[in-house]
Amino acid sequence: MRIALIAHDGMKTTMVDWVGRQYGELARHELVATESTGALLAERFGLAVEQVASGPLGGDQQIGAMIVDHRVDLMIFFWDPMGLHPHSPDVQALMRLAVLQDVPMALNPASADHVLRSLSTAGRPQGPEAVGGHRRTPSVRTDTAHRRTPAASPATASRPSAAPAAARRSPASRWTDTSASPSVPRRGARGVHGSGRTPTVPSER
Ligand SMILES: O=C(CO)COP(=O)(O)O
Repeated sequence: MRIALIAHDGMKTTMVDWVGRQYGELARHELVATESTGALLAERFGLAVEQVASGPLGGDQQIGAMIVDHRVDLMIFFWDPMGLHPHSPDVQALMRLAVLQDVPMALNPASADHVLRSLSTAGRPQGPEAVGGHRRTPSVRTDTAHRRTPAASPATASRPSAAPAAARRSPASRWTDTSASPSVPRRGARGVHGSGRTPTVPSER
C-alpha cells in the first residue's frame, strides 16, 4: 500500500510524534510525502520516503495527480487549521481529488490512528456489505430510503452512475496488506486518542 504523508509546518511536530507512534506499521508500506515532510521523516526515522515537491511549490498537486493515477491508497494530511497558506487552492484541490477518488484521508492523528488500525481488517468486509463491497461513492446512492424530498434532482439523476475510483478498482485492492500487526498502543494520558496536540502558533504555510 502506498501512503501519502503531508504536514503543514504548524503540524510537523504532530506528524513526527504520530509517525513515531506508528513507525512499526508505516515501515511496512510505501511512503510518499511532500518534500519538507518527507525529508523530516527520513531524517528522524530513517524511513524510505519518496519525496515530491514541497507543498507550496506544487507538491500537493503532485500528490493529487498520484491520486488520480491510483498511485496513492491512503492520505494522511495533518492540515493546520490555525495557519494561513498561500497554496490553499492546491490544498483544497488535493482534498477534493481524495474525496472524488474515494481515497481514505485522515486529517488529524486521531483519525489517522483509526485508519491505520483498520488496515488489518478493512480488506475483509463482513456481513451484508461483504457482498457489494465496503466502499461506495457518496454521490451515487442507489437506495432511496434516505431521500426526504420526493424525487432526486435532475442534476443528481443525470450524473454518471459510476464512481471513477470504485469503477476501476476493487475495494479490497487498496487494503491488500491484511497481515498487519496490531498498531502500537497509544501513550499519553490526554484523552482516548492520546494525540496530545499542542496548539501551535499560526504559520505561514
Ligand atoms: O504545505 C504542505 C502541504 O500543503 C506541506 O509541504 P511540505 O511537506 O513541503 O512542508
